[in-house]
Amino acid sequence: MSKNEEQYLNLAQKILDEGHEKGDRTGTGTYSIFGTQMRFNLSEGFPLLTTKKVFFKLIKSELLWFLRGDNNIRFLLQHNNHIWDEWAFQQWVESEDYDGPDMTDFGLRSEQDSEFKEEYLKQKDRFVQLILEDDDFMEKFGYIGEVYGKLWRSWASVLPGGQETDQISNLIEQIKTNPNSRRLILTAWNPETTPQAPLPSCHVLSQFYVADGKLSAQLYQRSGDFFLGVPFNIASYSLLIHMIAAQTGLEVGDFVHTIGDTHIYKNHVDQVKEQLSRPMHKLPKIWLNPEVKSIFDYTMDDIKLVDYESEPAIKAPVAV
Ligand SMILES: Nc1nc(=O)c2c([nH]1)NC[C@@H]1CN(c3ccc(C(=O)N[C@@H](CCC(=O)O)C(=O)O)cc3)CN21
Ligand SMILES: O=c1ccn([C@H]2C[C@H](O)[C@@H](COP(=O)(O)O)O2)c(=O)[nH]1
Repeated sequence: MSKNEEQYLNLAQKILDEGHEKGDRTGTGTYSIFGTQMRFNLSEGFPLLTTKKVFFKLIKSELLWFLRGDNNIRFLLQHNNHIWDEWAFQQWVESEDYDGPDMTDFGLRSEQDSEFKEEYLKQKDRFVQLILEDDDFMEKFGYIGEVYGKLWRSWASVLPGGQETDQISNLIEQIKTNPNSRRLILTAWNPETTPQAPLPSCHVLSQFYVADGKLSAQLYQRSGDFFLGVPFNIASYSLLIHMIAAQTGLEVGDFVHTIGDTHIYKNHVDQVKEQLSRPMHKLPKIWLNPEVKSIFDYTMDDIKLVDYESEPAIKAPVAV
């Protein structure tokens, strides 16, 4: 039995039992509670859910993408990762360059109308091919704005003649030289630019902490899609802690996950109930190639999930 996963399942049950019925930007509708917290002890195992299969490859390529400072989806597509497609696609279909059938509200409409869904998938395939093969198109429509990667690695200066800030390099340097610091902060919210992104950052701020030779981190996530996004966010930050710990000679401590609007979309309720009825398995482990000498040099093959046993995947539509 895993205390780590139990916390996730208990919180899912609590949202179903006590959640406010709340409308949301996507028009889907949610059950939501505000201000939740889970704490994952990473020495107990790697907190990838086992009550449904979670595709670790997608988490790995997304984190490598953030660490590259990349905010263009081409890298994700090259790794067969489609979790950000909709938000880049939206910019194209709303632009003057788009010449296909009307795609207004494609997220909701493709759930309700199978004929439309077919057309939508055709346009999205066309979009993906253009991003992969056409450099000009990729430059115009592949970016998802001033979020995550861009802000982590190259925060633009507001000072005249100032330089960009690489928060990740600074963070690692501070953890090595000043581990007692209470200023080990990584932020992904620039109030000037982030609100204009197609999807403003959800994991907004994290703080790192070193004690007894162990590295912990706490994330503040402003908005959490409990069934689809949150399992990815838990695994992504836990992996980041493992990678930074490996680069700074520390063991792993806790991942503390604090979420503001913690919601289950109405069209995920059956899936959550199915998940809650399933047994848990033993948590997997993470292997990182010890030869890698910089956090920026990890490749997909340098990070491996070991002994992952899970129940089958559960499909659910993503709210756009
Ligand atoms: N509504 C919503 N929820 C999110 O979790 C979310 C967004 N939007 N927008 C941006 C990113 C993208 N993220 C996503 C998007 C989709 C999946 C998803 O559909 N996961 C499936 C597997 C998908 C696949 O195999 O391609 C899953 O079963 O986990 C997960 C995270 C997290 N974020
Ligand atoms: O890493 C992520 C990114 C996004 N989400 C979810 C949370 C919400 O359901 C949507 C974002 O919609 P907003 O209206 O901007 O809050 O995406 C997530 O859980 N994790």
